[in-house]
Amino acid sequence: MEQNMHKQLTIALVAHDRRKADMVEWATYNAATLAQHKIICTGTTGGLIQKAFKDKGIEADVTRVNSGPMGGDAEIAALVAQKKIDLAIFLIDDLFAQPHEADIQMLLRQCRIHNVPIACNRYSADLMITSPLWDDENYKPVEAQYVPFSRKPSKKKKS
Ligand SMILES: O=C(CO)COP(=O)(O)O
Repeated sequence: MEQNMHKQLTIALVAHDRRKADMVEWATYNAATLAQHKIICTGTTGGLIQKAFKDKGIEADVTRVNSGPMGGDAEIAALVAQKKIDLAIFLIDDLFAQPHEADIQMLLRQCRIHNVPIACNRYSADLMITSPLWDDENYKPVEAQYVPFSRKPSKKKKS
């Protein structure tokens, strides 16, 4: 499917092993759109996407960081914190524990903190990548405000 967008996005694509087939299928389905943007992937996910694109003769700007368990999620989380990622697609294996759970939570948390859209399933990914808001000049995403929580002083019990 092709979605013509004026704004060039930096999109992170990350998938756990048992979700990689899903990710490659999703990326191939959206290849014409993804080719208009910059793609940053964790190592193995990126390798599979590069291969799938090459096999189909699709040229796309795909950069790979470390593999997830070796720090790839942490690297992408750092890019999110630096405001260098516009959209993240993260297909998580919810049925299988990962050795780098802390890094996975870090990536999810940084996306939440910095108001970066993150899709953890394909339907969300399709909705996000086709959103007209990307090109809407009048739409500005609002950063989360962490308003200090003020607690009323507790009344002391009379003895
Ligand atoms: O483990 C990952 C995400 O948590 C993905 O890493 P790979 O793409 O290197 O398999």
